[in-house]
Amino acid sequence: MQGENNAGEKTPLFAIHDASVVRASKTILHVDDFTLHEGEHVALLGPNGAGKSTFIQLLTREVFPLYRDEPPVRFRGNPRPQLTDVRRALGVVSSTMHEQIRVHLPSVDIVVGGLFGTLGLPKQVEVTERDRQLALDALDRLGIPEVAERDVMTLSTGQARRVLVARELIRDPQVLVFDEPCTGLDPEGMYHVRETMSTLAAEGRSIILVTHYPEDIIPAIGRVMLIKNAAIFADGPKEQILCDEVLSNLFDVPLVVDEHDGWYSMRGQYGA
Ligand SMILES: Nc1ncnc2c1ncn2[C@@H]1O[C@H](COP(=O)(O)OP(=O)(O)OP(=O)(O)O)[C@@H](O)[C@H]1O
Repeated sequence: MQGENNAGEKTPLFAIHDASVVRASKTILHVDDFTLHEGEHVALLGPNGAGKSTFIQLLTREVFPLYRDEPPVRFRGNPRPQLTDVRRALGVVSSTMHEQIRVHLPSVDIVVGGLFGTLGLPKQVEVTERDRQLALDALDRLGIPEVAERDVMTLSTGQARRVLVARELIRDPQVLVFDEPCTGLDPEGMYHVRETMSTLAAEGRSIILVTHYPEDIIPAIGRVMLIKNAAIFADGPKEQILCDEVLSNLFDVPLVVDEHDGWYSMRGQYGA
């Protein structure tokens, strides 16, 4: 059967084995083993500079590991996948992307741009009524149909970030990568971005979340991977990982973790 190996096991979405990324003669990330299955969710947590973005770029094939005879990163079992196949399966939303929007365009046009990999409408491409309808549907699903005709530069940060999620959704990717999606958002913006992640997870898409804060880890995400000093520090069920001792060791300061209805929060333990 397609998607299974001879032992009947499902082929993972991503499999990494013995991958090292080196920059300026320094290993900035080493991954012994990592597997993510179709539809599985994972949150990546770790201090600044630990290697989280590098890890994501290994998946998106924006950075490459040191050469090995056996390629260290496999996508759906393929050691040498076409970049277009990887990009088609993945949607990426980051907090920095929104800073790149410098055009006065209706939000719906920004979303249509997702079909062509551009931040606005590409020149020399005719946008069909179907493209436009796909964009309107995506905005509708994210609960912001009213912003379709509004200049994207006039939206709040939270609305603009959801427009960028819609821009990814228009291609119907099976995997959504959220790289620090709530950075710079007020509580309303955070609420909607976290709700959006929950909606997409419920649709059966894989969510890969990079964050500094357990508050971003929606209940649907059951697995947490910690990255510290360019390596995987811990990887497992969130109930085991999101606790005082493990996160205090991760960030090297005393921290207290609380849980309520599947949502986690973290604060410093002062005077300890
Ligand atoms: N081109 C490069 N040359 C040298 N060092 C680099 C290069 N790119 C990244 N690094 C270093 O690699 C390390 C990992 O960077 P990365 O962006 O993956 O960390 P991060 O965990 O995402 O950090 P943050 O939480 O601050 O976003 C950092 O120390 C960074 O300075």
